[in-house]
Amino acid sequence: MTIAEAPPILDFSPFYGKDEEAKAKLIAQVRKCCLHNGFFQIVGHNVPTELQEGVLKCVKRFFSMPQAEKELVLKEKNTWNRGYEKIGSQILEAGTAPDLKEGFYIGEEIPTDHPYFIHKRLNSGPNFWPETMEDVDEFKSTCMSYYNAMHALARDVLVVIAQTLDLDPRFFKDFTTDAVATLRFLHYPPQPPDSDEKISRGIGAHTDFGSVTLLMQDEVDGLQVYEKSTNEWLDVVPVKGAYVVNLGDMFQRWSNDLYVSNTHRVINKSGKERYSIPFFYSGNPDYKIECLPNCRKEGEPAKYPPDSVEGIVGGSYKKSYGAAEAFKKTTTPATATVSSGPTAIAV
Ligand SMILES: O=C(O)CCC(=O)C(=O)O
Ligand SMILES: [Fe+2]
Repeated sequence: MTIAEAPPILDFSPFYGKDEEAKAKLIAQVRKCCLHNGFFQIVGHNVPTELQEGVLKCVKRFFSMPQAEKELVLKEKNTWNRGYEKIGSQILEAGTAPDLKEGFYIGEEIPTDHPYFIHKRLNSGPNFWPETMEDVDEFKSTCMSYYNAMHALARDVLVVIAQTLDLDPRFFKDFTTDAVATLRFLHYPPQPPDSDEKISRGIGAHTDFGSVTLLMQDEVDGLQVYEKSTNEWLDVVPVKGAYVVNLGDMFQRWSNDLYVSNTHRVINKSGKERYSIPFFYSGNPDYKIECLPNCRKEGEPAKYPPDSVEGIVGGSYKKSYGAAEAFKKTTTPATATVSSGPTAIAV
């Protein structure tokens, strides 16, 4: 019988050290998680605590701005996934009420004369900064330092993941060069105590689109991972300073479904405000995703045709927008859960 366990908390520090036995143990632990549900937490990474605390302050400062000021940088005003998303803008789980969360999206600072912007490449353009905020320059620089630290951590995590598949530690180097990624600030107000448990969600059940997601939670719980062997929702207990790591749909496809992109959701029943900061790592938009080595048994075919990161992640966005359009046209919600990335279904 399978015993359902919440994602384990792994010590990542051997990655930075010389103890080969400890490294091998970390790689084995990560492989086990990737095969099971693609979720684990890491401590012992090298993101400075001051930077984590600094960015959490930025998150709280942003969301405490007057609503009208937040709406000056509304995400609907651009097509490259930057800016503010109002409460109730998404429905990620069909049949539930609009998600009880507001968001703020940040990406690489790509000027309007950059070829990526001109050619409308995946999520590429300038950030939408809340210019009316006090000390906005400090806000921008903390956000971007944190964004860059997340890129570095994603590269380190991928070095470990490469080794879980017996690949060269540098296997993902081209994939991580000039990679596109999105940092999302999230605020979940407490759910009203009388809200209907069946339909009220902070974020409805979904999977992420990209390769890996690195999530920092504050101390308020609410994130849950679905355990299919027991049909249960397992709590991902907040651990101060830790990152929740999970694989996205593109990684599952890349591994021929050997590794898992798992369904998760947030319900904030804590009675407190909840803040979290996911970082969605897509990768180099031109990189070709084709079945990774060591993911298939002899003679087993590749399940998916090769496609670029941009084709796969961009395609997921398009599909979710299509679903949002369909939802708007119907009064009877469908029953399937959908897959989400940073933008998912904008209703
Ligand atoms: O806020 C969280 O803990 C999870 C957020 C999440 O799953 C997402 O943004 O895709
Ligand atoms: Fe997610």
